[in-house]
Amino acid sequence: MPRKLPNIIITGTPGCGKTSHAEALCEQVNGLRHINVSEYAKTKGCIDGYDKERDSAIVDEDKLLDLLEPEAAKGGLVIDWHCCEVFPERWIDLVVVLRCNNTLLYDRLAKRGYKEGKIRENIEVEIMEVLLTEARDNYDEHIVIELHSENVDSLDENVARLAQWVSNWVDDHPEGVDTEL
Ligand SMILES: Nc1ncnc2c1ncn2[C@@H]1O[C@H](COP(=O)(O)OP(=O)(O)OP(=O)(O)O)[C@@H](O)[C@H]1O
Repeated sequence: MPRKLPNIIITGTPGCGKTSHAEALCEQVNGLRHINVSEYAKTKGCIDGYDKERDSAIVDEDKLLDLLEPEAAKGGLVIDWHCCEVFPERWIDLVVVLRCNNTLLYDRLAKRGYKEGKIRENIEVEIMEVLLTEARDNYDEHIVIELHSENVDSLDENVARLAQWVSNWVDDHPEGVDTEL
């Protein structure tokens, strides 16, 4: 069955606003489903250990992809994760890379109680544009967009823009898209 809604990845350094954007977008557009991959992996038993150095859970990516495959085939996924390269290109219609300036990002991560080392590591990831490079290296450049997420106005503008993009995608694909192709 072709999917009648696009699949979107929202990626970016932790704290950039992926979950805030994904939740708001799914509220605005009927049929979109938010997959917060960190939480999904925990509830579906896809955790394969703990990385002490990074202070984060290790996700069993093969198991995660097996579980997500039928969901991706239905379409309408908004995949929220700080990593995008694992998702097959044929599943994905748009990759949104959220960006945030370092001072704001520092404050957001500090507010969460992250340790200084983990904050610094994430700020470096943002400065080095690691997630943007990962997205551009793994997906067609035409489907990768960079959006700034620094205040509530930019969040609202981004979500309105993404909702419009979904509406255009639906108009442009009246027969849907087959995920197998
Ligand atoms: N555009 C924005 N304007 C104001 N506050 C924002 C914006 N984006 C994110 N925030 C705030 O920053 C914090 C982190 O946001 P959020 O949880 O959405 O980020 P995330 O990228 O999903 O993080 P993680 O990868 O760790 O899950 C939250 O307190 C959120 O309210």
